[in-house]
Amino acid sequence: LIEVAKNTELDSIDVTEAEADVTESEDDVTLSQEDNFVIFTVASEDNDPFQRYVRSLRVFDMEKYLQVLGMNSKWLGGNMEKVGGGYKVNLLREAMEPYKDEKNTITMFTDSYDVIFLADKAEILEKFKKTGARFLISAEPYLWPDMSLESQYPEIKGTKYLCSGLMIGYTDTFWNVLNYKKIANTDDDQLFYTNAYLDAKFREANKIQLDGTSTIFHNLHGAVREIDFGFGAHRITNWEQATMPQVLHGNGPSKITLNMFGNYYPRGFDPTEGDYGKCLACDEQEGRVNVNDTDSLPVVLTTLFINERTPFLDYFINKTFSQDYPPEKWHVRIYNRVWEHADHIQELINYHVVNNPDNKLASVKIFQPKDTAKRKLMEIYEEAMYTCAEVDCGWYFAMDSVITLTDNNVLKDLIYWNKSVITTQLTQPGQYWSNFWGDVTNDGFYKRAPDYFELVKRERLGLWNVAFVNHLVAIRGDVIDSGKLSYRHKTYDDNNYDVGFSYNARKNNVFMFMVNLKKHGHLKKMNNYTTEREHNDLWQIFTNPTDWKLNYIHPSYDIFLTKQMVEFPQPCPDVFHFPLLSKRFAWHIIHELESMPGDVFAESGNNNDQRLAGGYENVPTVDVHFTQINLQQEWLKVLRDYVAPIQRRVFEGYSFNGKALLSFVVKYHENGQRKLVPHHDHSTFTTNTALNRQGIDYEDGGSYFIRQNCLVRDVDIGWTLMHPGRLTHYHEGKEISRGTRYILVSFNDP
Ligand SMILES: O=C(O)CCC(=O)C(=O)O
Ligand SMILES: [Fe+2]
Repeated sequence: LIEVAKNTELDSIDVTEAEADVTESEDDVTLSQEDNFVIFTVASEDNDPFQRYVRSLRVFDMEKYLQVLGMNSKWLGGNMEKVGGGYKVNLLREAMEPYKDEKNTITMFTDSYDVIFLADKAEILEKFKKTGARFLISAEPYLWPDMSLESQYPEIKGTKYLCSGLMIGYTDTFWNVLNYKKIANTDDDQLFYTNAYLDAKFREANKIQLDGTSTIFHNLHGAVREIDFGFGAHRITNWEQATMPQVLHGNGPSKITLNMFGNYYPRGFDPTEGDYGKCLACDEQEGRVNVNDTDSLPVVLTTLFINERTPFLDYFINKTFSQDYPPEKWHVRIYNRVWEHADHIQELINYHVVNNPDNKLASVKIFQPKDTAKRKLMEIYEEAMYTCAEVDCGWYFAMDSVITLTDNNVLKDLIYWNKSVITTQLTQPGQYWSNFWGDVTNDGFYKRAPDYFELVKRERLGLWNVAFVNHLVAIRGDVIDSGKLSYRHKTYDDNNYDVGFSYNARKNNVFMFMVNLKKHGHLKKMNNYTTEREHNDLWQIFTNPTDWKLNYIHPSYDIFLTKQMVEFPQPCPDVFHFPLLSKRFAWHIIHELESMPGDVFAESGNNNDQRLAGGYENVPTVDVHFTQINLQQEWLKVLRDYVAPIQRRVFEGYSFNGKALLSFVVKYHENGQRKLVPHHDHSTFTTNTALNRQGIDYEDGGSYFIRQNCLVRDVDIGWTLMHPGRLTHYHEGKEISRGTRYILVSFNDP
């Protein structure tokens, strides 16, 4: 399809011709509308694909012509994956009996679950009349079910084998065809119509034709290549035949392709409008949930799964609890399978729930590794999903710890669409790895859909029927109750519980949607995450830079950098002041160092320092160097990514080379080192970040710049002083009178 779409030459020629046809038909609209029109379909169940079919008729104001046969009754047509379907013929004959003599009535028959309409009555009837046939059946490139009939098929223009999913005819002729022979419910309907068609006398007498050129009908199985999105012409085009089919059938294994086309047509998505296309289907109000009416909001169950070691786990859990949803209608379950995370998770739950006097959640339960570690994932996911029924939930949300949500309206935003299964697009930042697949291979694994890149890069924003979803899956309670969904599957191993889930959904006609209108978050990289340290996330800046920034860069940093400030704050001449690191960073780095075995600060503070290349420190502080805890490379990245841009703003014309040999955390303590004598730093410029609070954690202290006769204290946590190091800013660390003062100092460009 991609290749086809790129071939603009072919495209434009065919589209124009086909368009010309369409325009022509408009003259005859009145004539066509005089005809009576009936559309029959057979559907035993009102499900997602059936609703799509009906919607496609509604778009063209044709729902009024529809008669549904066999709804809510037992399917008697045998197994449709083999031969069968005679039941459809018999139902149709019964339903048509009252019309059988109506020469002016045109009757169409289509399958429903795998069919969409692409044009209106006037166009369909016009095209039909032009064929000269009294009965027209769709064509496909595969011969089925009786291969021995091969030689009897007449040669026609285009595709030559018969497909019984789509047909149209004058009612009296249609009636003749239905009575060609008797057919048992479990006989094959396609063979029935084939026999009628191959009977040359019967065929000619009744003017039966096959629609080999997709004048009206197009069957996708084995005939996807010649179909083009037709975006310029706003209609799917068969570029090989220069036609614009009006009814599209995703027969056999082409259902996923039909789902994809169904995202665009009819009136689904127009990629030619605006920068991100226009989601026309998104504007439809019918069936949506009013999520602004708090009283009518459904009960939800959100289940968090921690299946593997997870960076930024607390962000994941905190962000879940900060979702905007009435707590009385909200149940939470947590399934943790990772021993190393057990205590941490319990602490977080204590904070949000157990020890939280304001907690009003309907219920919260945690399952820790002692209960979960040995269980199969598919069983855990299955149990969690069916808990929805136990708590009478209207919506269920399965959320894996690999996700980072940056928005608090995820629950309501997804419920709003009222789909059976839906997710919001989550992608690894800067990658094409995401939580949905547009297509799958025959065995259910990833296959790139023709529009996958456009969706994953968020170049098309809308609502998408996709072949696979995972990591954040929202499911409507009644769909769970229907028993059509399951994580259990014989073919896939336990790690592929999600592949099994999507397989079952597809097989049972449950549509899975991905919406990417709004960015709710992203996916983390989980590989190689270790848990040997106290705050392992500090080391994640290379693997998960987006999460590192969310957690550890000061929330005002971006605003501060982008703000068109005439002058940067300067508490002292050429000492600049800006927010760099978050409170969380400050707390984590202090706690990391203080919880290391022994006293890491104790080894420092004298002139002879084995940690330095020269072994000698001019003005020694009681400190820990980042090289000692293997954080040096990570810190250099902070300097490059976050400090350098500020430096370029304040010291114009000089560009920091990203080098720093000494970056360290200083600890002043009332019973230890209380101050630092006047000195110059071994740097071109120095950054000095406050890690705790003057006046609360310690008294007095501060940085004093001697030539400028200027003292800076009371620097907020994470805020940073940036000053020239080795020439103009002779300075000292003022004595503290109480408590402990921590600062993070970096000698940049030594
Ligand atoms: O205590 C202060 O703020 C100054 C620290 C300092 O100058 C240094 O560590 O080199
Ligand atoms: Fe200094």
